[in-house]
Amino acid sequence: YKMAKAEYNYTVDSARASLVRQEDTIIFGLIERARFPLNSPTYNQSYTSIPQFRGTLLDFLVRHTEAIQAKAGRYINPEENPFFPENLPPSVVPRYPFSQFLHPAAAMININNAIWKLYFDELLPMFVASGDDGNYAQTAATDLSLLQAISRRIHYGKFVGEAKFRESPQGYEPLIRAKIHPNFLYSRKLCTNVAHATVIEDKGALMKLLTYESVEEMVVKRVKKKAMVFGQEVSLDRDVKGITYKVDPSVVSLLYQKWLIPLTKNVEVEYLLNRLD
Ligand SMILES: C=C(O[C@@H]1C=C(C(=O)O)C=C[C@H]1O)C(=O)O
Repeated sequence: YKMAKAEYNYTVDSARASLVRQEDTIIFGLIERARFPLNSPTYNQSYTSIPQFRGTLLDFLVRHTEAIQAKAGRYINPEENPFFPENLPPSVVPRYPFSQFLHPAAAMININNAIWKLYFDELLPMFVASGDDGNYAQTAATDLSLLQAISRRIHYGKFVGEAKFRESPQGYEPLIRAKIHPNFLYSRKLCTNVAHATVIEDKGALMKLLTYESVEEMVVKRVKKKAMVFGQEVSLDRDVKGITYKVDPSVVSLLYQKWLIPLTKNVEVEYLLNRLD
């Protein structure tokens, strides 16, 4: 059967609305992972001795899950980026014609290696308790869905970058051109004058142009509030003694401020630098 061509186009507003909705997924993902303690055997290769597999239990679960999800068509959607793109099987389902909103160079941008490392080195220790309760498979499953939610959010920077470019090409084009053409950069580098300084500043200028500090402040405040609302104990009793949250709301805002927002912006810059190729 024939599928209609998807005409959906993103705007800065619609992209922002999606990021707001994705906050819910990320915060519930944090709450779900925080149900379990660290459960370090999940990440320790010497714990598993799976026949014909080298790696941790988490690696095992992620590689096999991504393979089955790839077959089911998950990565046809340009909003999705696999953690292990090498050797993924092709989709076996009809190809939905997602709108070709992004520049083709977008497909080359996948920073999941960095996100993976960040998750284990920085993020997990911020919001899980130490300890071991044996639920390694469940732990790995919650890690994967949280990692996917975080990855989708950060790579959404491609859509935000494209929407911003389309709303103001005359603002972005000169900054992109200044940076991406090595010859141009090289010839400017030979001059020790103000023009040189301008070129060096161009990645910064691009970053500046796409940054909206007031929006970032709202994001950071809102995720803290959502963590309070989503993570509170709901009781039918009148007086609940002492409010405890399932995941620390200030950790959620810190996580956004320190990692998710900066990485989203890096993806925006990276995408825009390739936008005119
Ligand atoms: C995503 C955007 O770009 C930047 C990144 C933001 C974020 O990651 O939440 C928020 C504002 C901008 O500084 C946006 O403008 O909405």
